[in-house]
Amino acid sequence: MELLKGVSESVGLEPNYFSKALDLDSGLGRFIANLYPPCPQPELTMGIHPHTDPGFLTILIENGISGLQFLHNGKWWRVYAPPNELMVNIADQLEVLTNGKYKGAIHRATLYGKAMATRMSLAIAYGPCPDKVIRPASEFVNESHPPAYTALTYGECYELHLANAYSKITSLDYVLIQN
Ligand SMILES: O=C(O)CCC(=O)C(=O)O
Ligand SMILES: [Fe+2]
Repeated sequence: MELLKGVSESVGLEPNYFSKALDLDSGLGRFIANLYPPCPQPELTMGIHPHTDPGFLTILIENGISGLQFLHNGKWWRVYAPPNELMVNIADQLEVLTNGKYKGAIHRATLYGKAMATRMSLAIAYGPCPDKVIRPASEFVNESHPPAYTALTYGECYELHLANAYSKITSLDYVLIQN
């Protein structure tokens, strides 16, 4: 995947580093369709609660009605994507593999974009094979950066994500090592 080559290079690694580390030849992509029906009081409604995505990258497109927000420095920032543009989110397994150098983006979907309009978004969550054990890669671990996450299979991480969909922001809360 070309995007992932750029991510590898951005941290000084060879372009295919992440594809190899994640065994992407047997990777799993999940397709997610979100439908947010018209709502008379959008300011009182949450489309999707705050969360991070499972996988390593998510690619998202919406139907021209905004609603996506990202948490940055304690504030929610609204995303205005031009029509037909793809948005790319960093997701959990890239955070674990880079030992926290890249952070899974905390985001939520609101219905503020346009009152009484139907919002739709389509996402593909790219992840490794469910059996693949993901742990901080040795390139990101040293004395001053000990492993910050325990090893889990991607399947286990995905189950945690689903099981805690409405109570925890991120399934990484379970694998984060409190140093
Ligand atoms: O609808 C959106 O903009 C966000 C959807 C989302 O975060 C997800 O499907 O994981
Ligand atoms: Fe998401």
